[in-house]
Amino acid sequence: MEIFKYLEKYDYEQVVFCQDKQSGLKAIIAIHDTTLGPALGGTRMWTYESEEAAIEDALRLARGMTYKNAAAGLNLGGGKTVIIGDPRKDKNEEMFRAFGRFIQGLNGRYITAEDVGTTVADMDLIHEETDYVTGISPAFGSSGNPSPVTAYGVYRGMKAAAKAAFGTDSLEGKVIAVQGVGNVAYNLCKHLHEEGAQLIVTDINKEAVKRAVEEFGARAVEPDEIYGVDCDIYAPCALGATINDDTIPQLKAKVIAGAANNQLKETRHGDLIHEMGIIYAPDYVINAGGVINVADELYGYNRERAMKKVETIYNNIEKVIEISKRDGIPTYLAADRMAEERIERMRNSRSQFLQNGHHILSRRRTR
Ligand SMILES: NC(=O)c1ccc[n+]([C@@H]2O[C@H](COP(=O)([O-])OP(=O)(O)OC[C@H]3O[C@@H](n4cnc5c(N)ncnc54)[C@H](O)[C@@H]3O)[C@@H](O)[C@H]2O)c1
Ligand SMILES: CC(C)C[C@H](N)C(=O)O
Repeated sequence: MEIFKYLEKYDYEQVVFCQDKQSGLKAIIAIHDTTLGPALGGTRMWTYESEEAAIEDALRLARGMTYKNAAAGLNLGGGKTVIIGDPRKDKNEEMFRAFGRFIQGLNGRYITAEDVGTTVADMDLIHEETDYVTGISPAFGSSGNPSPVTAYGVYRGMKAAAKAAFGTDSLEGKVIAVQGVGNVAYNLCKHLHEEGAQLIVTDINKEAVKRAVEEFGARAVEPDEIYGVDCDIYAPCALGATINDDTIPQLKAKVIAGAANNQLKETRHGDLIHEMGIIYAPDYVINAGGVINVADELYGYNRERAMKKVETIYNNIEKVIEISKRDGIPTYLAADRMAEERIERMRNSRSQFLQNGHHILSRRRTR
């Protein structure tokens, strides 16, 4: 991998490799863009096929956070961490504390939170070493696990997308295929079940499937069958890149709306589903509930204020679909433009020189 070529292509600011032999920590912190503010993005722990795959994931996810935070109207830039390892076997206290010290070393340029494979308990350990962590226990006056709030945002965004596709935002009687029933999707299924949707679910974790079948009367299918099932809405809620050359020809859904990050394998897949008339709710717009919620901690957490902001996801999805229709462009592109325009507006409005206490001029001696 030609790392600097990649960094230049999407204009990344910084990549930090963190290694701690004693605890086994191998982490990559990617900071994409801090124009809007410090980079906030979660920490993913996953067993990657190679170090290159881990770096690529960190970079793609960090860039996604820049767009997510910008589109959500947050004054935050984008970053993300991946820790290489199996979250079921390789975690230990020293690992997260060592990681916390690496974050502290960045002096606020990067703030972390949960992602796939990490929990509130892990964030609490990080918090032993640094303040630059969110999603810690409510006992600290914090917002706790972001997943239920992410799920609520996805539910609201899905309703907005359904309105554009079916003329009503009611999900009663709609058949919804949910891929992955982990932290976010379990809570999403709860909302959908309560509204009277019919659920088809899959997961590589059989226990997670069993819970959804028992609690929500969902029909279970094998992981590779989910794309082709007869349904109104496909909700990708596992890992990324599931909208690709193999899966698109199988899709019967009229709407794609789910929690997973980086759902499109390549942008051309966004063009393809647009041409097929599928309404795609861009991933980073619909799944911003969690980051909106944890970001509120930076002001002193207030759940009511956070949830009010999460409600804007419905309007943001409507806005993206409107721009897509008006300009005849795919929704992913409409969302990218919305996010990029905000970053550019802020970049321009902050272009004046502001001296800080450590500027070189402040060290000059006057005679
Ligand atoms: N947790 C949040 O608040 C949040 C916020 C925004 C985005 N996301 C994104 O949403 C997605 C889900 O996050 P989560 O926190 O629920 O993670 P999770 O690990 O709790 O759930 C993911 C589930 O997907 C399953 N899975 C993995 N590969 C699969 C496959 N090939 N087929 C079927 N199932 C598979 C896993 O077994 C797991 O149950 C991730 O892409 C994450 O980055 C999460
Ligand atoms: C900050 C976190 C809540 C990040 C979350 N995992 C996301 O992808 O948005």
